[in-house]
This record gives sequence, C-alpha cells and structure tokens, in this order.
Amino acid sequence: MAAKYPKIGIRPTIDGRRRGVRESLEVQTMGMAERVAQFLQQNLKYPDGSPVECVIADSTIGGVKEAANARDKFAGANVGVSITVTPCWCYGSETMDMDATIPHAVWGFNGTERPGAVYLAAVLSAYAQKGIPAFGIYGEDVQESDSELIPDDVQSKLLQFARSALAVAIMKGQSYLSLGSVSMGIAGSIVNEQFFQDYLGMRNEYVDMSEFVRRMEEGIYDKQEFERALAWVKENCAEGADNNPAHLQISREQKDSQWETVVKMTLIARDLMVGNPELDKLGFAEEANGHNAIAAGFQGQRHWTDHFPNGDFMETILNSSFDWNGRRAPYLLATENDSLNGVTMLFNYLLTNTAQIFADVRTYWSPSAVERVTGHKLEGEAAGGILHLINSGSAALDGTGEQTIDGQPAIKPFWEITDEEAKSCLEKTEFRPASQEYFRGGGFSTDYLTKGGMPVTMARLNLVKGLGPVLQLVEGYTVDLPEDVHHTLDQRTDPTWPTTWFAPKLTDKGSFKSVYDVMNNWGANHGAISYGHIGADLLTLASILRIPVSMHNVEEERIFRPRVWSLFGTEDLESADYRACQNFGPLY
Ligand SMILES: C[C@H](O)[C@@H](O)[C@@H](O)C(=O)CO
Ligand SMILES: [Mn+2]
Repeated sequence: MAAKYPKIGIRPTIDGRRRGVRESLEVQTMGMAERVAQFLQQNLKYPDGSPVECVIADSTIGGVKEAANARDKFAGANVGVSITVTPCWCYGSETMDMDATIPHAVWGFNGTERPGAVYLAAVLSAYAQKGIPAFGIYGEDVQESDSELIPDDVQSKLLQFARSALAVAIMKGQSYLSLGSVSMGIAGSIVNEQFFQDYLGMRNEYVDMSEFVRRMEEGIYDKQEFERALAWVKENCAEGADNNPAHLQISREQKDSQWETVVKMTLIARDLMVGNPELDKLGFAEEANGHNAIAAGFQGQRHWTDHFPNGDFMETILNSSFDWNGRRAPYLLATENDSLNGVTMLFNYLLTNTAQIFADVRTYWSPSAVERVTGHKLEGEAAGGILHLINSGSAALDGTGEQTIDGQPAIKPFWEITDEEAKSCLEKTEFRPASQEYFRGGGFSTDYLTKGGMPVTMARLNLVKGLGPVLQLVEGYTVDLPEDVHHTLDQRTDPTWPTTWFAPKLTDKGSFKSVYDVMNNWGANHGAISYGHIGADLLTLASILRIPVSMHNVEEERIFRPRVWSLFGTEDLESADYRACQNFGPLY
C-alpha cells in the first residue's frame, strides 16, 4: 500500500577531494544516511499505518554530477521530502538539492575533526540566497567523530521536520471535494481555488448535493454493504431522546426511514471521495473512480437539510477511525463545507494520523458567568474560563476521549485503537433526532461529552484579502465539569450536539493573556481540534507552506522553522514569520 505515499530522500554529502579526504569520510557519511533512514522508518508512519519509506542516494554526493544522480534516482522513486546529512565540509551550491517544490533539511554533524557545521552554515546560506527555504539541524553537543548516535535534540528536529514535510508531500496532488457549495454564507465554504492550488498543490472538485439523490434513487451504492452497515448501526448506534417539542416530532416510521437515508449518505459520500471498485461491478465505472479526495466538505444547511435528513451521522462516522468495516483511517469531512476548517483538519490529521474534532467555537464562559449561572467556581485548568466547542450535530466518535494512552484519555491512530475502545466510544454516544427547527428534514445529531484531561490543540486557517492564508492555533486541555454544571450550560444551547469543554494554556503574551482573548481573537466560527500538543509541528508545517501564524501559545524552544527565517528577525518571531512568508510566497 505504501507505494502510493511519497518517500523521504536521504542525501549523504561529502568533501569531493579524492586521494585522502573523501576516502576517509565515505563510511561515516553513508553511515549517517543509513542511520537517519532507519530512525525515520522506525518512528514515522503513513496514514495507513505502514512505516514511512526512505530512499538513499546510490553514492555519497561530492559534486554536481552526483547531486544530479541522486535527483534522478529520487525522481523515479516518488521522493517528496529531502534530507541532506554530512559530517564534513562539502561544496554548498554544488551538492545541494535544488528542487524548490519540496521541503529540505540539512543535518550537519557537530564534530570538529571535520567541519559538518561549516557546510551546514554554507549550504543554508546558499538556500537562502537562492530562495529555497531549508531547515538546519545542528546538534547542541560536540560528538566523537566515530559516534553512531543521533543525539536526542537532532532526533526530535528530524521528526518534527519529517512529519511536517511528509504532510506537505502527501496532500500535494490530492483534491478537496465540495459536496454542495456555500452553507449559510459561511466564508470558509466559499472555496478559494487559488489558495488550494498555490499553497497546498491541491485541486478542487465539486459535486452538487443532488448527486446523493441520484445515487440513492438509482441504487448507485453497494447494496450488500448497505445492509451490513444498517444492521451494524442498529446494533451499535443508540438513538437518543427526541428533544423536539411534541408538535415537531416525527413518527417512528419516518425515523426508521431516515436511518436508512443517513447510512446511504455515508456510503455515497465516501464513494464520492475515494471511489469504490464495487460500483464498477454494478456497471458504474465512472462513479467507481471517485474524486481522489483527501478531504471533503458537506454543505448540508440549508439546501439539503431543509428537505432531507442532515449530514451529522455521515460526518461523524466518516471522520471516525472505525465503522461497520472495522478500524480504518478517518475520511476527513468538514461540516458546512467549511473548506478552511477542512484543510486545518487535514493539517492536524497528517501530523498525527488521528481523527479530528470539527467544532463551532461557540461560547466563552468566564469564571464569573459560570458561577452566576451554576453557582460553581471553575478550578484547575479551567480556572481562567472555558470555551464551549460544540458542532451543530457531528464530530468524530474518537472525540469522546474513550481511548487511552498510559491510562489517560486519548485519541490514537486507528491501528492502535482496541475493539473495546471503539465500542466504548460508541457506548458513550447517542444519536438524537435532529432539532427540527434547524433541520426541517430531520436526521440524527451526534451527542456526546468529551472526557476531560486530554491535551489538545485547536487550529484554524483564515483567508485575508491582500495577505492570503493565516493560521491560528491554541494548545490546551479538555476539561471535566461537574455533571450538573455541564448540564446547565449545555441546556442553554442545543443539548443534542457533541460538547468539548476546552481550557487554553495561558501565557502572559498577546492573545493568551486570558481565555477571553483567545476567543476574541479567533478568526472564524469553527476550529479543528486534534489530540496532543501539536502546535510546534503546525508551526513547522505552516512555515514550509509559507502560511504565517498570527497567534500561538507554543514555547519558543519548540519552534522550528527554516533557518532563513532568522534573517527576517530573531527578536519578534511573529513579525519575522509574516515577513518571511510574504517574501517567499506560496510554495507552488
Ligand atoms: C444549526 C445552526 O445553523 C448551526 O449550524 C450554526 O450555529 C453553525 O454551526 C454555524 O457554523
Ligand atoms: Mn458550524
């Protein structure tokens, strides 16, 4: 399977002088390349769970001919990321990888018998001068010249770069599929093709929502899978209480028929995204291909939901790490076709291989407002106030927090989730008849409460006319509230929707002086929430894509950007990031 994913190309560069120097360095230099390849293959996985693959140049690279040989080898091997390693002085612009469309890093061994760091500085200056930003990796402590260790600080930089660079390489050439168009005037669903093309190397595909009707009425889905899926849903997806006023409640027969519709919608949306060979057997070869979509969005409101069951069940199941087919990679599907939140989910997902929570950033609850309304004094992580993250009906089931790592609530890649954990996510979820006032066509909204105590990161991509894309991110924790307090706050909004209580990590700077400041500076109505404190990786990823970051609460020592960023200033990193991104412009 891994054949479809881009590989990491490793380039051992060397001092080209024969009759002594080069010969003395061959083993050490190639050894560095082999050890880096092995390290990355052991520590990184593709979205399907298979180990990341590396390709090493056939020989060390002492000059331009050998650089060209490596380029040719990489070109035939689907290499999308380049890492150069060396223990010694080499000739900067003669040995560098000049492909401006892929991410680059250079590890210069910190030794002094031979000056790897001098090459590192020299080649990074060549990258700067030629306008190809590259990451510099320089271990803090001098190593012995025969050391085969990759020091901890070098390891963590290699991983941070490689995770982000692979994310960039994996999304390139894929599509974002809009199912429908603009939802209720939400700007994120006004898809901006230039952004996708220039910044992500992606294309945009569009399908009208009437395609769901055609496929349902003409039977363009796998009927056997549908029967299996429906039986699984009846067994595993509990229908929760109907919260509609009596005069708006629909009949049992209508609900049963809506269950069939929402299951069919789920199959159809997935087939539209990635295709399905079964459709070919039914005589629908064109439909069997799908749209090569690595992410999609469903407009839903209102042209669909005013008449048909809403997309909540479909969005929840596709975004989750399991369904009637067992555990599998999530299919990223943004609510309200908010393509910018969909892209943020894609960033988070490719960095972690975990399911994402899509949510409205609905309410800032100050400590005093919570106390006034419930009598409860917020404490612990929540002492400074909380944000109510709640989607209008859907979120990945993994967002319940029912999986664990070392006994703590977590969201894991699908291959690490146990059957019991998947079951537990389902047991903690109810699918409640949709609020008819909002959703005239009915459907079922996913209702759960996220467990507290999970480190999470919420991010959001915004578009600004004249400036382009800007990323925002905030690391924090999910929090538990006493049951009655949650209930009182939840009842003030729509209690049939999934809730995550979120407490940002506060600092004494900028947008992180208070929880209110976080809410007040957020760029749009949605956020994409990932398990883990992944802010540093997001900063690295954004810098590769030349997307500036306007607010983040990542500690300075975790920030890793291309070396040339420091030439735009080292005092105020936020402004320097804007200048660097603007200077280099979009990657494609
Ligand atoms: C039901 C409402 O229309 C919601 O969908 C609305 O609050 C949103 O989610 C806006 O993003
Ligand atoms: Mn919304």
